[in-house]
Amino acid sequence: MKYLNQREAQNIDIELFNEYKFSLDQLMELAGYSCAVAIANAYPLKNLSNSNIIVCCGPGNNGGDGLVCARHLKLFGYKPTIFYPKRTDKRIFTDLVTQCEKMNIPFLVCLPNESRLIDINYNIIVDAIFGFSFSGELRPPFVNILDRLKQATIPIVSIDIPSGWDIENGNPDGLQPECLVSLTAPKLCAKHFNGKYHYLGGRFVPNALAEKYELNLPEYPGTDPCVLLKKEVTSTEKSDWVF
Ligand SMILES: NC(=O)C1=CN([C@@H]2O[C@H](COP(=O)(O)OP(=O)(O)OC[C@H]3O[C@@H](n4cnc5c(N)ncnc54)[C@H](O)[C@@H]3O)[C@@H](O)[C@H]2O)[C@H](O)CC1
Ligand SMILES: [K+]
Repeated sequence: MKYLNQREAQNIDIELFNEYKFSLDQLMELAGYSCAVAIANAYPLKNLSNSNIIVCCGPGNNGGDGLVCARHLKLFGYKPTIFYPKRTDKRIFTDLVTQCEKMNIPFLVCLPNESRLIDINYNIIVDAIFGFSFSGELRPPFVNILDRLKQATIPIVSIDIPSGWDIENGNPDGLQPECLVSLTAPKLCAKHFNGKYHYLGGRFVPNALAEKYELNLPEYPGTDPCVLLKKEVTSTEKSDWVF
């Protein structure tokens, strides 16, 4: 499977819109839905003592994926809460916010000011802050936000890119998600991902485009919108193995 550099990820995105005539809300819906399915797969409701999930959304399309993901998590029976500090007036995004509000998904005005409170109130963090267009030094208010998420101890699920990571080189001092859901194809930074679960979602790439970029995508099982690329085997699971 190919790991994309930043330019390839952006070019594929542009080609999906300009040549293949997909609309942003179509792809965002499929991307966010696949993330919700991956989360439900890695963290089944039955295994959680409470299903409160904080979904942190950034200013771009990665944040839009987060809004869609929150809506589907709610439909799956989880209790998402959204933190969306830097919003845009673009219609797609204001509509996504309205959909979530009308589904009684609460929006936080600010993130709990201590990471301990995030740990107490939620079971999972969804990181939908930055995706493949992140670059340069982290700017406020996200410096503090990412710091607080980094200090929390509950599992983080990152959508497409662990926020704050260089798309190609990662960031050893940044967030260390337990689960990564790559979209379309993994980016180069995913080679530095050390968490438990790595999924591929965003099952919308036409064959011709996959061939042009030599993506060598894995087979998705049946009709699933995501595929598990890696699951860390725990020592207890290993001790169950029969040789
Ligand atoms: N083809 C696909 O796979 C699709 C993927 N989708 C998702 O879209 C994101 C990429 O979205 P984009 O809007 O291009 O960018 P981001 O969300 O990564 O962020 C842009 C946003 O962030 C600000 N920013 C950039 N760098 C910094 C910084 N150093 N400090 C602070 N702020 C920064 C920038 O100004 C913008 O406001 C992709 O990863 C997928 O998740 C689509 O949903 C569907 C198609
Ligand atoms: K992210």
